[in-house]
Amino acid sequence: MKVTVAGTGYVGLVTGVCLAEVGHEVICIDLDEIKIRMLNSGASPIYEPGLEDMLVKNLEGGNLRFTSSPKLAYNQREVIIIAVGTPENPDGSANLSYIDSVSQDIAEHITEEVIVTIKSTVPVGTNDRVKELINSRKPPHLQVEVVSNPEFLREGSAIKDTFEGDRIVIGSANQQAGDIIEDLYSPFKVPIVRTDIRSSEMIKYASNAFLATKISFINEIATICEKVGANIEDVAAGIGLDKRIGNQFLQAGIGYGGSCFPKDTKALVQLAGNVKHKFELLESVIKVNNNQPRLLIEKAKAIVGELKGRRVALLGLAFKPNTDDMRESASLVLAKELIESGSIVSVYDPIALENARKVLGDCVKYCTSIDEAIRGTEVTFIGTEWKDIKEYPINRFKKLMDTPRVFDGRNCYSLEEAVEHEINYVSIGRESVLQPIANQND
Ligand SMILES: NC(=O)C1=CN([C@@H]2O[C@H](COP(=O)(O)OP(=O)(O)OC[C@H]3O[C@@H](n4cnc5c(N)ncnc54)[C@H](O)[C@@H]3O)[C@@H](O)[C@H]2O)C=CC1
Ligand SMILES: O=C(O)[C@H]1O[C@H](OP(=O)(O)OP(=O)(O)OC[C@H]2O[C@@H](n3ccc(=O)[nH]c3=O)[C@H](O)[C@@H]2O)[C@H](O)[C@@H](O)[C@@H]1O
Repeated sequence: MKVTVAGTGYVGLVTGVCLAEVGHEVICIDLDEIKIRMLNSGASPIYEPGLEDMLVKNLEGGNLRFTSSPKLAYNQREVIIIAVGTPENPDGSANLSYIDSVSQDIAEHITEEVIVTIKSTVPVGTNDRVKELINSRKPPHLQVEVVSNPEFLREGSAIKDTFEGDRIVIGSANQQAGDIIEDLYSPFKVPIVRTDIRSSEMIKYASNAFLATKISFINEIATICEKVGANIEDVAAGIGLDKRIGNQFLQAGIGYGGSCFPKDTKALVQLAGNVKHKFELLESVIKVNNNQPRLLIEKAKAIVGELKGRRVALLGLAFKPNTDDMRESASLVLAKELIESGSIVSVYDPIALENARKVLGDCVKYCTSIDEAIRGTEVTFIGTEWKDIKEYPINRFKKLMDTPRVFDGRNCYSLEEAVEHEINYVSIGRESVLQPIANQND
């Protein structure tokens, strides 16, 4: 099929490349010309395992093109997929200005009957609004159908999620338009859920809100575990074996971040508010999450005292492993709190240092190894459970830090290891290992 994908962020780029991979003729459009130049040269602007190889292969194969010209992108297309951003407004609602402007571009430049499908996460009612907007501006003789098709991929495993996802949701008012979108995805061999447009839009928000709820729930249980002497890892494993609960998204830590959970939970609270429903459960989920990184800092202060003037290392900055995305990262909250408290902060991340620099500027020292980050420090915080951080030999904290005190926001080590290697180790939802530690300078 002749497909155009509008927006080359995570979702647009991965979708475009994967559709090209299965044989569709894909054009991706973005207004950002620097991104387009980069993509046309075969370089991916985002870090996503496996993406760049597939991008180069399909560019060379000729079924994938990138452009910043709406005239070229929307000419003679069968399907146009909207994947532009829907960031947060100051009041928490979804900002639909990119959706509106891309809809206008589409209406002004289409030359054929076309199906427009919205993959961006949008509040219920947006697909209907986009249809009206396009209809009011398109050439009158062309028929345009709008189909809702939310995206469920995760950063870091986006390609696998696209080819082997749990479901593809298609919400349509017109059966035939929905069938065409079903055909588009048929090479992916992923179960298809067909529904109406508004239910489809709601499935996306409800999915993210439920996953966020699971995380805040387990984080609350973790806090209670610490107080009653239980171990969250065992508790999560024990409850996760119940198939009705499931074992995923029960990893306690300093909370969820990223470009979607924080904004989508707030947008759903707003959406509920618009129909006069106070979504108290989700409001609490957000509140618990906002507090989660601060709880770790408080634990550190209770043990170490004030952090002002202390040499502190922070390991892991991305909002989760396998991405360089720093958007709403819980680690960033830790970094900012540490800077504000007057600590001398050195940071390490295997991939996200460049992005971190844009946010943290000159306020911290950027280190290219864990050794460099922790050497001579008095406190180490762990913010992201990167593989190299989890596999870092625990004995090196004792060897390289002035005082080996580790506050682990992602439970990277076992308590037994911490005891054996004589470090002070405080994690989430588990007993603190506080043993006498000698200052290495003594
Ligand atoms: N990032 C993720 O992992 C996921 C994101 N989503 C949703 O997908 C949507 C897109 O998210 P991201 O890919 O992260 O977005 P992003 O914000 O990283 O990228 C959006 C891109 O759209 C471009 N753009 C804006 N207006 C345009 C226009 N008129 N024509 C062409 N391009 C235009 C921007 O220049 C930008 O490159 C959002 O609604 C998000 O909530 C859904 C599932 C996963
Ligand atoms: O709408 C979106 O953008 C996407 O949001 C999430 O994907 P993503 O943000 O890439 O990352 P996740 O793997 O879901 O992790 C989100 C955050 O939750 C945290 N998390 C996750 C799982 C867990 O058990 N505990 C936990 O704290 C992670 O550290 C991370 O900060 C969803 O998982 C995707 O299905 C969805 O498409």
